[in-house]
Amino acid sequence: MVELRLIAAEDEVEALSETLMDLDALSVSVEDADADTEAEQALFGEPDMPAPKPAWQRSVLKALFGSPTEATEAATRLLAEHPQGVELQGLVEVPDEDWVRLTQSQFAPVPITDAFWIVPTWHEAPPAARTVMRLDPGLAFGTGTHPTTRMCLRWIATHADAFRDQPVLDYGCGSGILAIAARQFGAGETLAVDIDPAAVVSTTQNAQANGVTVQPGLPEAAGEACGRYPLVLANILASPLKLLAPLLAAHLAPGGHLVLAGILERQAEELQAAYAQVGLALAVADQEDGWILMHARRSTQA
Ligand SMILES: C[S@@+](CC[C@H](N)C(=O)[O-])C[C@H]1O[C@@H](n2cnc3c(N)ncnc32)[C@H](O)[C@@H]1O
Repeated sequence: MVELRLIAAEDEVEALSETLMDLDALSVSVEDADADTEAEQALFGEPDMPAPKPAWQRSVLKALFGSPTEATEAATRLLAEHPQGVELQGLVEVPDEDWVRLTQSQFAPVPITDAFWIVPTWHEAPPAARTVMRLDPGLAFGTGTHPTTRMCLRWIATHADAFRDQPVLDYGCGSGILAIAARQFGAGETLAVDIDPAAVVSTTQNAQANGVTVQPGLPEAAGEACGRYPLVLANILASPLKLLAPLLAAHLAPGGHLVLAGILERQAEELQAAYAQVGLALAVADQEDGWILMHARRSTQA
């Protein structure tokens, strides 16, 4: 197979992707041409913020074709149809591989503690694993390979007394990995919400695959925030976590635990300032690879 690489301006990307698919590309992916440079841009959408842009200012389009002839023909026609805003970067040969095997080989069992492991379905669980979550990579974030997820899982596995038989809220559930772990470690009714409908589907499937019950839904499913949850987990990113401070704090039961991740070490103080305004004293509870886990406990008087 051959990959055709093009650089395109932001407003050309959608039309070019469609043309490439019309020209029999097997797949088209879009990446930031300025990734890992000063000009790198983040694209994400959050409530009360402008909608995310569909592409980067300078995007790299990578289109996969079955043969060099197909890729060359596609490049020629594409440049004829879109003479402006496109630059040909080149053709790259992609060696034939067993893609399923290659992808699977990148996901090995992940130890969270000595006894708690996240294990893809194509692997045997290690003998030391007493609690096993079966999880395969899918459309939603959360396979246990990211430090932010691992730190949350570690907190869950080592603080089961804080939430045993109690309701838990997983805000920004992705694959549902934290909600499923909370259930495996004894949580009561567990609600898992996400703004991404694909995450809701993924959480439903993953919970079923692990034989636990989780209530997945969009954030509205969490209803009015009325101090119901002894444990609220949110692994998102610093900016949305700051915006969500009043909401997450209001979901916490008196004496409840708030566990936040998706925060870089240098962002600790801004998070502390945002949560101090809603009466919570966040402290760093864990750290891994430049990421931190922050924890606060709501006063029992509230
Ligand atoms: C980093 S992933 C974490 C997934 C999983 N909880 C984990 O720990 O691996 C963050 C998730 O939060 C969701 N998200 C982002 N902003 C959100 C918001 N304002 N409300 C609810 N979910 C949000 C994203 O769609 C994404 O699935």
